Amino acid sequence: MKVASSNEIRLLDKEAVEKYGISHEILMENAGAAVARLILHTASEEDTVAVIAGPGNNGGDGLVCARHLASHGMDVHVYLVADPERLSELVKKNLDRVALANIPVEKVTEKNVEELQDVLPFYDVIVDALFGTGLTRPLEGVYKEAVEAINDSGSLVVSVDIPSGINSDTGEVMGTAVKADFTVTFGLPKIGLLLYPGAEYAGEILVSHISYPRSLIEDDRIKVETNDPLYPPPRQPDTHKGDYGKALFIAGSKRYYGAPMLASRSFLKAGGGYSRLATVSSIVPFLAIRAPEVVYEELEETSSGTISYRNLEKILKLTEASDIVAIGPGIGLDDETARLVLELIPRINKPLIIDGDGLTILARDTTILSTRKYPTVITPHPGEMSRLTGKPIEEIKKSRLKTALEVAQKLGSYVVLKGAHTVIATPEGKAYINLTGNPGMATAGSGDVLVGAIAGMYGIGYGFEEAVRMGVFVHGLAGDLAAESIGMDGLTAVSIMNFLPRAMKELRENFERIYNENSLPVLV
Ligand SMILES: NC(=O)C1=CN([C@@H]2O[C@H](COP(=O)(O)OP(=O)(O)OC[C@H]3O[C@@H](n4cnc5c(N)ncnc54)[C@H](O)[C@@H]3O)[C@@H](O)[C@H]2O)[C@@H](O)CC1
Ligand SMILES: [K+]
Repeated sequence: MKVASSNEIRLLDKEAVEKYGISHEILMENAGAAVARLILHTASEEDTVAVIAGPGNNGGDGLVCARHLASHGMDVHVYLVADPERLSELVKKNLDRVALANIPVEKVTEKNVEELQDVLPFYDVIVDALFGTGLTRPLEGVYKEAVEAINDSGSLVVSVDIPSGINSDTGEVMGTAVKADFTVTFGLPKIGLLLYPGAEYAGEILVSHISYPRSLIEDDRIKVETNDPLYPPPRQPDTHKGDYGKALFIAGSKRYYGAPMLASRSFLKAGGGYSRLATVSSIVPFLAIRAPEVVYEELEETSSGTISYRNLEKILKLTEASDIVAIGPGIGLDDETARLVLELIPRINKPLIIDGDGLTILARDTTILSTRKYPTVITPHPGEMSRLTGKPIEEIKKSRLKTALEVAQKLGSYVVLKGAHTVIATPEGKAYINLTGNPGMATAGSGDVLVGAIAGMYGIGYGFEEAVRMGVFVHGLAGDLAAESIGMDGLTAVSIMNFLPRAMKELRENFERIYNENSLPVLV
């Protein structure tokens, strides 16, 4: 599903009105009715409801919701945190309708806002209609106190469009924000609902299309989507290992032999055919016991036990006989090895995944990517992204989507910016927000499994972009299945890897269920 920024949703809104004759009044009516529908499905008709309405159209949606709930016989009160004299005509019209329906309206100001702390706990349900996509600055004063009263109430909280206080484009908390149990979002989901911390504040997200024409919902101008799964290419009965990809992993050093093992083995666990690992000779005997299915190419070592520059031609030769190459996991940061990596990257004429230490080395000179003739994907976590861009980690965390898109365009590479709800950006300016995965996966080696999973998806026959997307999806799904089976606390990279076959089986056999469980539900 497409995911919109606040500007894009304004544009769609404008087109719905101007091009399709769907007035703003209709959209607001549909929006408020959708929230009411969710409450009627979720709560009982005897429940009491408080609608906290702000100064803009978000508040207007809340007023419509109040009227629909009252018409179902629910006991509804409106708390208007706005000056009734300064409302737009449409919101004013809906406030009048609320009054005509005999729904009590209380005006909340700096003077009486404290009372919300006392009254809100008595309501079963609170509708948060303070601010939506029109939020422009941090919440202060009466608004801040209203949000705190909502959060302290202990009631079921339903946010209208987006939790008030969340920035709809970045997911940032603007001063303070409502912690919702449910969010009903209109037209399309907003970026800030899917990026953290917004995603955590939103609770369960439901999308209501509020009668937008389909052409707007699927508008090509919107470049961000949720990373919905794509059905896997079939495995034919009459096939051999070469049909599922030949991957080469250039990885490992004397100090790090978990990373190369996890990457090269995860490729096979995800369905890839033939896995070769080019690594320093001294660790091969240990690895061969842990990963006997992998074919080892022994390399000469530097004095610090990393891959020596002397292997340059040998490695290039190995890449020629491969379909996809991954470089970097556990390779270390020795200067000689760095020189090798920087020379290899532009000369590997195969699709390439760069991860881990490979990224730290790449950060010395990212221009080497510009001459590559085959697609490249880099898979940084925010720390590695900070090295690649020179931006502080905190800034990257606040602008994950924007940063991933900028870097993808600048480097002409695919970018997988890892973290909760990993962001995938393409060199053409598209982006996908991934919804699989869980906090248990923040564990050492998880990224190495991801490298293998992406290579594996390419091996089984997805195109490069699809393989990047599906590698991220399946890695998260494997982590979710592992967490379901053994819990999040003891989740290690090996357990994520070991659940890759199950993830693929689920994807093949229960595609629809997996799709539905890992995409945003539409409220009908
Ligand atoms: N665009 C659409 O497609 C639709 C939008 N609708 C609703 O309209 C909302 C957007 O409406 P608006 O653009 O009126 O925006 P909001 O309702 O989010 O609020 C905007 C108002 O709040 C003020 N404001 C912003 N930040 C503030 C702050 N920190 N403290 C105090 N005041 C602040 C602004 O000056 C403006 O007056 C959406 O979130 C949605 O709920 C729906 O009515 C249906 C259709
Ligand atoms: K809201």
